[in-house]
Amino acid sequence: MSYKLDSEVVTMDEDGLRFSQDCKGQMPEGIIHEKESPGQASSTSENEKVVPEFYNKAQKYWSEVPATVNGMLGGLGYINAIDIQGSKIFLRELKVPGKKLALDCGAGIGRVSCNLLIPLFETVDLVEQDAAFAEKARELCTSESVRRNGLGEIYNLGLQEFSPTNKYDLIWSQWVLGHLTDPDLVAFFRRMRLSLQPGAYFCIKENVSTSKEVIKDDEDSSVTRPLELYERFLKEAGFRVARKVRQQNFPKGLFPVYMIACKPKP
Ligand SMILES: C[S@@+](CC[C@H](N)C(=O)[O-])C[C@H]1O[C@@H](n2cnc3c(N)ncnc32)[C@H](O)[C@@H]1O
Repeated sequence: MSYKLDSEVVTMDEDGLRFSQDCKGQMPEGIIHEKESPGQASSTSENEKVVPEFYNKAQKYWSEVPATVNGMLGGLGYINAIDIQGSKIFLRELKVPGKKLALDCGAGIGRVSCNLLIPLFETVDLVEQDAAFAEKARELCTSESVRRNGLGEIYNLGLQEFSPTNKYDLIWSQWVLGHLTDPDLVAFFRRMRLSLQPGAYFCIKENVSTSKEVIKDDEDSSVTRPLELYERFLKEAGFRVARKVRQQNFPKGLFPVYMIACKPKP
């Protein structure tokens, strides 16, 4: 997800080289409008087919991706340090009150847990739909280079099915929300709101589209939403946005990446 190019400004030539080009309007199949997002199809029977297919395709896509940092970052492993540094500064400025328990949503191989969350929280739980990634996360987050006993529970299931039993001091969700349908996303946000300790934050870090459109990617079965849509869904789920920062220093041509920290509305 991190590697995704903003197709409105950058595309690839046949040799896989990037070049700038405004190709807006040249990819009609790649752009879907909000009302056509999976999970919002007009009839129930249509929905019954479209929604499982959306999740199954993503599952298959990720099952073929290597369980490495490079795999998590679509071949742009070198942005790992810049990404983690940006998140560290964001959390530092947020001044999260509790330091006991955090949750990493769509954790992959635990890149964010190992590098960002375990150094800051006593215990970190993970949710990840791919069993091989979850196993790799267990291995990496308990390796010698990571603080002992920092890893808590690993939940091997999709966010659309996940209902936390713990209350968290921080919930972090990065480069995964494009894999949820709109209704599942709002329902997920609601469940996260109910799983926060008093004063705790729910943070998301996601690619956003530069147009007002939702951009569909059929290859990994995900969507890239505009920032405003994330904000609207967060509000709908009962959150208020406490802080919003754009990640700096990523390579040119990628979708903008935003970090948003929310608190339950009083
Ligand atoms: C781009 S990787 C990001 C991993 C991690 N958040 C990071 O930043 O390194 C996307 C991850 O989301 C997971 N994923 C995809 N759909 C999911 C879903 N419905 N629920 C939970 N995880 C999902 C994939 O298996 C993959 O591990």
